[in-house]
Formats: sequence, C-alpha cells, structure tokens
Amino acid sequence: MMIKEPETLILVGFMGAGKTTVGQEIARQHHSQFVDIDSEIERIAKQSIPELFRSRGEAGFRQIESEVLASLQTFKGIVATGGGVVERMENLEILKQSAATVIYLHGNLESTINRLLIEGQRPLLQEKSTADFFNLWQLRDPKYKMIANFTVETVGKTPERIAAEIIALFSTNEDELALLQLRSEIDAFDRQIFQIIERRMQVVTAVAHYKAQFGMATIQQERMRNMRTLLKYDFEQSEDITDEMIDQIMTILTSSAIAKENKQLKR
Ligand SMILES: Nc1ncnc2c1ncn2[C@@H]1O[C@H](COP(=O)(O)OP(=O)(O)O)[C@@H](O)[C@H]1O
Ligand SMILES: O=C(O)C1=C[C@@H](OP(=O)(O)O)[C@@H](O)[C@H](O)C1
Ligand SMILES: [Mg+2]
Repeated sequence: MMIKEPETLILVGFMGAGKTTVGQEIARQHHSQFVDIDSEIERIAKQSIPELFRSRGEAGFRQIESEVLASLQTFKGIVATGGGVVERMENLEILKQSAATVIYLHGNLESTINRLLIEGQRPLLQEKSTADFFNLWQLRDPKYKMIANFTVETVGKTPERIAAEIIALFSTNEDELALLQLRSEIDAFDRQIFQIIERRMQVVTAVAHYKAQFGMATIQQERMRNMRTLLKYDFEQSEDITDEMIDQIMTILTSSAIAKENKQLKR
C-alpha cells in the first residue's frame, strides 16, 4: 500500500535544525506553497524576531506564534514552525489533532549550535549558555517525537537531500518505509563513526609531535597488542563484536595512524 500523499506537511524540530531551509526546498522541488511561521510573525508584528523579543518579551512572541499556528489550520502546503512551537500546550493540541503530516527534523546539538552562532539571529541563543541549551534540547526532544508522524535524520545531509528524502516518503510503499527509516539510522551511525575516526587521527598527530620531540619509535607493538586484548575482553559477551572484527578494524586504524606518524616524522 502506498502512503497517501498529505496535503500539508508541518516541519518541527530544534532551532537550527533546518526547518526553514528544508521547508523552502521541499516547496521548490514539489511545487507547493510554503509558509514560515517566524516570517508570518514578523509580517504581522512589523518587527524582526529579535526586536519582538526585546519589545514584547518571549511571552509576547509566543502569543503571536500560537495565533499564526491556529490560523494555518486550513493551509495546504509546507509549514516551517519555530523550534519553540512545542512550548505551549495549545500548540501541541493543534499539532496532534491536525490532519497534516508532522515531520521532526532531528539533528545534533553540536552542529545546530555552530550553525546558529554563524547566523546570530536567534535571541534565545544570545541569552542562554550551552548547558541551558542542552537542557532545552532535552526538554523539547520528547515533545517533537510525541507530535511527529515521522522523524527524519538531518546530520551530515544537505537541505536538498533531506527535502528529497521527505518527498520520497510519500512515493514509497509502507513496508519499504520502515526499511528507509532504519537505513537512515545506519547512515547516521556511519557518519558518527567516521567523525570519531577523524578525531582519533587528530590525536595521532599530537602523539607524533610528542614522539618526534623525545626521539621515540613510531611503532609500539606492545601497546597495540595490549589494546586489542583489552577490547576483546570488553566485548567478550558480544555476539556482534567478534575478535576477528576487532583485529580487522584495529589493523585499519593503526596502519593509518602509523602512516600518518611516519609522514609527519619525515618532515
Ligand atoms: N542540512 C543542512 N546542512 C547545512 N546547513 C544547514 C542545513 N540546514 C540548514 N542549514 C543552515 O543552518 C542555518 C539554520 O537553518 P534554518 O533553516 O533557519 O533552521 P531552523 O528554521 O530550523 O531554525 C541556516 O544558515 C541554514 O542555511
Ligand atoms: O526555539 C525557539 O524557541 C525559537 C526558534 C526560532 O525559530 P527556528 O526554530 O526556525 O530557529 C524562533 O521562532 C525564535 O527565535 C524562538
Ligand atoms: Mg526557521
């Protein structure tokens, strides 16, 4: 069975997740209408969001936000909400009961904060510490999940690709859809694994500097053997992480590290 194509898609997620950008891109690729709730608020208030926060406070902003959301109940097309749309109970009710399909654009805090710092347009970011931001993330994440019909992983993907994936959700068979979601989880893990390997290589560089300074050998066989033994011990009970897997992966990691160290030492 094919999933019926919805008349309206509502994008939710934390600030900086890409709701505005991806929403515009879906509308472009799918030739639909697009509304950004923040832009509507600015149009109605005749003020920018930071100005509105200054003149009427967050409560004043949230009041207009709820009114705009309520006014969009018959809109057909793509709606980008603001990250704080889940702050008010009445908004959650509207989103839960809506016939529209709600999509949670999920990301990670690190890339989100980096994007927002570059942009500098979110008043909440200016007044909150990273710890406050993390708390806000943890408070909102379950609310986005509660109202969403689908969660789409955004980490490491371009807005064009995320838009294409969302459009594909509705031209896909329902059985295939579960598979699509699981695969997107695997893709997200693969990206995380390679980000960690990259960080590992940065530490390798620091180690090479140290070894050069103290005239130490690049290859320290015993240390490498010990590490493999410890890993095998850690995963002794695991069916999936076998000794063979540990040996293969560690061979790749250590040989790339040794190659990098040798290259640096030759300089
Ligand atoms: N998938 C993405 N990859 C890279 N940059 C992105 C992505 N999505 C959004 N951005 C950038 O991050 C910033 C915030 O995006 P925006 O669409 O305004 O997010 P939101 O509406 O969820 O707050 C913008 O500068 C945008 O260009
Ligand atoms: O998360 C929030 O509380 C907010 C998110 C912003 O929208 P985006 O999520 O589009 O950045 C904007 O509505 C306002 O700065 C408050
Ligand atoms: Mg936005």
